[in-house]
Amino acid sequence: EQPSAPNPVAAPMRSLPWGDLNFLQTTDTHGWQAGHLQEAQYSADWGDYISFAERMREKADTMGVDLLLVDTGDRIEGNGLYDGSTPKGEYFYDIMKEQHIDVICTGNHELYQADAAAREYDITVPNFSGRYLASNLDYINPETGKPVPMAQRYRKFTTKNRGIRVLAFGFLFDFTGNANNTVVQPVEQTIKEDWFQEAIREDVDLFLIIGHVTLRGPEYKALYDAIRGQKWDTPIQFFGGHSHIRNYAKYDSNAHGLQAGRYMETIGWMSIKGLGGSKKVEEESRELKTRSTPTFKRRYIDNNLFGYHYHTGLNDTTFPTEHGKNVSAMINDARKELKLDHTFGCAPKDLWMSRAKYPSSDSLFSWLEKEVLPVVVVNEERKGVPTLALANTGTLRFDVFKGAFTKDTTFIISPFVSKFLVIKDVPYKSAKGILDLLNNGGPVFETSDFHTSQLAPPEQLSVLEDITPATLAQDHFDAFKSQQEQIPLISRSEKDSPDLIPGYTTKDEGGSDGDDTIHSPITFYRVPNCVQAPISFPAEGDPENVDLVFVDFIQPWILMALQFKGEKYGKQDVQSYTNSTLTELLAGWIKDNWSHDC
Ligand SMILES: Nc1ccn([C@@H]2O[C@H](COP(=O)(O)O)[C@@H](O)[C@H]2O)c(=O)n1
Repeated sequence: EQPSAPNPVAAPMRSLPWGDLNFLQTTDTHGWQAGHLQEAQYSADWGDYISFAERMREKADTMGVDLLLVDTGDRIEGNGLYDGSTPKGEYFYDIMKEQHIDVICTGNHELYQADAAAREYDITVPNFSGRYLASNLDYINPETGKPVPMAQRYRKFTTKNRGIRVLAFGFLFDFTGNANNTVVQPVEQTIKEDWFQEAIREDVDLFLIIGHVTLRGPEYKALYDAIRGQKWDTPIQFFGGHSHIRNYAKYDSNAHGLQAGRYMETIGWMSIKGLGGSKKVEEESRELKTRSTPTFKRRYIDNNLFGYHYHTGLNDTTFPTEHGKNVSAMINDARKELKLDHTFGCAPKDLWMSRAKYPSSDSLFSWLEKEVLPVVVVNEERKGVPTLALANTGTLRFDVFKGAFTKDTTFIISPFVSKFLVIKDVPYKSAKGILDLLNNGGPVFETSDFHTSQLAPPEQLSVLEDITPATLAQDHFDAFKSQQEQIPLISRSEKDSPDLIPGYTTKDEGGSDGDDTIHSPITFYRVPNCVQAPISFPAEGDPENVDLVFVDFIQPWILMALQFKGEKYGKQDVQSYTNSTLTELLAGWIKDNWSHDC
C-alpha cells in the first residue's frame, strides 16, 4: 500500500474457487497503479498485486494447478501516475512491467494519441515480449510509413503444472477513434484471415480470447461463432473490458467470459476445472473421464490488503514479497517526483458522477455545467459574445471526494488533453437544439460511426436503467424471498456482522454471488451524454447568433448535429478557443474557488 492509503476495513468474504487452470485479470486500470488513496476498499497498489500474484502462484504450485495473469488494456489515461509527467508515463511503464502478465493486449486509450501509441509499440510491447498479443492491430512504422503488426497475432503455449495446451488471441473492439499511426482491423474482417482460420483449427485444450471488448459486443459474438464453426466443444475462455463494469457471460456450457471492472478496484478471478492437459494426477484423470464438461467459476476481488490476506491465508508480515514491496516503493517515489499530492484546494463536499441524480447539487455534471464551464470557457477576443459551451459527460472520469483536491485529483477527474474549440456566430435557432440532439440521438447518429453513447461515461454502456433506493429495496425484498446469501448478513445484529461497506453488489449471468466482498448496494443514476452552459447571454430575449464552444473530442458529433439542423459547417469552420486543456482549466478553477486548506 502507499503510505497515505487508508487501512482496509473488515467485511464478510467469499473465498476463491480453484480449478486446474486459474486466472487473475486486470482491465481498464487507467494508471491507478497506486490504488485508491481515498477509498479503503480499493487501497492496495500494484506492488500489493504483485505480492498477491506471487503468493497465489506459490499456492498454485503447491496444489499442482496453474495460474495465469491477463490484462486487457486501457492501462493509461486517468491518473496522475501516468498523466502527470511530460512526456506522459515517465515512471508508469517501468512500474507496470514489474508484474508478470502472461497475456496482455491493447485498449482504445493506448491509441487515442499518436505519442501514446508509439510508446505502446516501443516500450510496452517489448516489456511483455512474447506475451503481448495484437490480433487485429497494426502500427505504422514511422520510418517506412508501412503497417506492421503491433505485436504477435496469437500465442500457443502449454501450462507449467497441468500441461494444458492453450491458444491465446488478443483483440481490440472495432475502434475508429485511433490516431493515424495505428490501424485497427474490424474483428469481423480479422476472423476471415488465413492465419486466424489456421489457428482455430489447431488441436488445443483451451482457446483463450483476451480483448478490450465488451463481453456481449458483436466482436465476441463473431469470434465465438468462428471458433464454434470449427471446434464445437473445445473450451473457450474470454476476458473482456472497456465498459468498466464487473461482468460475466455464459456463451455455452464450455465458453464463458469475465470482465474485471475498472481503475484497480477489481481483480478478476476465473477458475476452470476439468480441462484436458498432459500432466493430470492419476485419480483426477479417472474422475475427469466421467465429467462431461469443465466447470467455470468466477469472483470479483476487491483490491485491498484485507482481501489479499484472506485469500492467501497470510498476514501483514507473511504476505508481502520483496518484489512487491520494492514496486510499492517505486510508486511512492514516482508520486513524490511528480508532486501528485500537491494540493490545489479543498473540495467542500462529495460530487458524484452517477451516485447522485443529474441535475442536482451533488452531481459532478451539474457542478461542471453551472459552476466550472461559465468561468473557464473564456477567450479574451470573444469577450461578451453570447456563447453556448458544451462538454460530453465522458470527459469527466471519476467522483470528487470531500477533502484535499490535489494535482493527482485533476488527472483522475479529467485526464484528457482535450481543449475547447469554437464555431463562431452560429445562428442561435440552430445552436440551441444541438444539446438535445446529442442527448437524445436519433437516426442522424445511428447511420454513422458516431453513436452518441460514446459521449457518456463508459459504465453507461452496460447499466441501462437507474438503480435507485426503490429498486434496491425491491431487490433486497426479492433476494430475501429467494433466501439469497446476503440477506441474513444485512439483517444480523452488529455484533455478529460488521456494518457492510457500500460497494459492488454484482448481478451477472453467473448469479449474484460473484463479489468476494459482501457490500451494501449503491445507487446509479444515468446521466445525459452532454451538458451545456449558456455564457454572456442577454438579460432578456434570445441572441441572434452564438459562439458554439465545445471540447475537441465531440467535434464530429457537433458537425453532424449542425448538418442535421440545416447548417453547412465543416472542419474548416472550427477554430481553437482555449490554449489550455480542460484539466489545466479545472486546476485553475479549484485554485480560485476552493483554495482553502482542508
Ligand atoms: N479525449 C477523450 C477520450 C475519451 N473520452 C471519453 O471516454 C470514453 C471511452 O472511455 P473508455 O475508458 O471506456 O475507453 C469515450 O467514449 C468518451 O466518452 C473523452 O471524453 N475524451
